[in-house]
Amino acid sequence: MNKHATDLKMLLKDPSLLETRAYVAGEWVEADDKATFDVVNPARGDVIAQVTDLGRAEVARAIAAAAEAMKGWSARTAKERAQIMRKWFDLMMENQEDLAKILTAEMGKPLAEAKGEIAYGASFIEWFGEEAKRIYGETIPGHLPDKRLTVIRQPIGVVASITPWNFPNAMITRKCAPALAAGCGFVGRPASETPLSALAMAVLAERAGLPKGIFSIVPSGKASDIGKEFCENPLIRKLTFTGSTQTGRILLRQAADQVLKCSMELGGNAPFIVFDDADLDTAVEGAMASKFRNNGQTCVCANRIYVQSGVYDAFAEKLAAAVEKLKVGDGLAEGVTTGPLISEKAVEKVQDHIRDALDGGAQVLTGGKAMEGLFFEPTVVTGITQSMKVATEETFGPLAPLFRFETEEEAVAHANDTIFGLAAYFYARDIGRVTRVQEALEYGIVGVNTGIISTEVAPFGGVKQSGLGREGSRHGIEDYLEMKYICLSI
Ligand SMILES: NC(=O)C1=CN([C@@H]2O[C@H](COP(=O)(O)OP(=O)(O)OC[C@H]3O[C@@H](n4cnc5c(N)ncnc54)[C@H](OP(=O)(O)O)[C@@H]3O)[C@@H](O)[C@H]2O)C=CC1
Ligand SMILES: O=C(O)[C@H](O)CS(=O)(=O)O
Repeated sequence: MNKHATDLKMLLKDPSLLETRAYVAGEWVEADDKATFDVVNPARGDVIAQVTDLGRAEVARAIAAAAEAMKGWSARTAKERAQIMRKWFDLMMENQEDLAKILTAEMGKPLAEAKGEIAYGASFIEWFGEEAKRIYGETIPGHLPDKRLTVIRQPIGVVASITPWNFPNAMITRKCAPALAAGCGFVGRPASETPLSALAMAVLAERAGLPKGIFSIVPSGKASDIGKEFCENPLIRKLTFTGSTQTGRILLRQAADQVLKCSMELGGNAPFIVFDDADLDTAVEGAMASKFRNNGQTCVCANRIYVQSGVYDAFAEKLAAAVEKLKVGDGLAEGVTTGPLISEKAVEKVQDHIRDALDGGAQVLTGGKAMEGLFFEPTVVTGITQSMKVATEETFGPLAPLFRFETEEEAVAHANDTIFGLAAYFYARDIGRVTRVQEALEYGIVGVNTGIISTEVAPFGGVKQSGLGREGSRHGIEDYLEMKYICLSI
């Protein structure tokens, strides 16, 4: 592991993107009590920045400023909002390399993946800037001769956002872009592990011309305090959260007191099914993409890999060979495909799932061990059964557990046997089977013969306990609008 300190400013073309203060009401500020918290590079273990640690009072000021700024922002034409968002998109892409280095330094994903995330994150700003101009209303034939009925859609109000560490750029833009396009104010609280990407985004938002106060980033180590401020402050009209189902439940309970509108992008437990009529090389390619993207730390990663018995051995052998080509290391280094996990707790969870499987008679085909620091060998384990932890818990790490199955009905039943319902994948070529299975899977997203499904143009979200609502696509702006029915008597 590279023991050298991460001198991030030296790596950047524009060091001013490395901001450590909070962005509140259009100003760069410290905490009232000057508190800060450390941001650590998970690949090297060194502190790369000390970031402003806000409390509820400062966050309340950001919320009040957003409510005030909304008056002017929502009164602008959609085109004016779209032009500023387009400028912001352009700045994100012009600074893609620097933003990616900041992201890799605080989160660990390899630079190539970080660059991909910046482009993915920026695509939501581009997409919803365009959607701003398509917030249509409707007229309805009157129910009485003297009645003229219309429906208009208006910005819901100030939006509070809480996001996780695994996509420190895209999870914020997937929320702030539709909010700002709709004319809302936005106050974002990034994960304490990864605030720098959010602050760099705010530097560019200011340069793009977003009006003071409409967009604030409020880093804090006090997650539950800020969550309570968001749920209790009467100026907040919408809470949008991405993270674990466990935390989602806490926030939903807190939001109930004000009947606060919530959207929730929560945990997953994605099945990845390989039928005996699949193209095995394509299936292996899809499994690698779905399972090992972000070192297995995404909510849509394949968490359970079901392989029909006729192709089980051949698939297992091909997958292990592909896994052994992965290069584990510091994401800032050339050629690295797999970075560290985010924390010691994450390493322990992967170890626990492997240990539990081996205790139940499973076998390691490749990998299986923790490495130095937060690095872990990409792993394939065979002989997995539905009774093992990995069948019901999200691993959130580089473990590919292979389950054997005999029939289509058995595969679908096992795939659906979970409280989650975010993403599912399957590989088959028989058109009847493809049609039956894609309709039978109880998930918000289904990848058929592909392991990568994420794009700004399609609705992203889950069913069951994987969440509420959809992000991205033409649907993604609905959650940031209120519908008003007007009955005019003439
Ligand atoms: N559906 C989706 O699109 C996604 C789902 N996820 C899911 O999230 C999990 C991994 O992310 P992880 O960060 O561990 O999830 P957590 O739920 O622990 O954290 C997510 C965010 O919530 C904050 N938070 C934690 N507790 C509270 C609280 N009581 N009140 C307010 N905020 C709180 C965290 O702050 P802090 O960082 O300070 O702890 C972080 O910013 C996995 O289950 C994954 O499946 C992740 C990404 C996308
Ligand atoms: O945080 C996540 O896991 C993302 O939602 C996954 S994706 O949108 O990048 O696929």
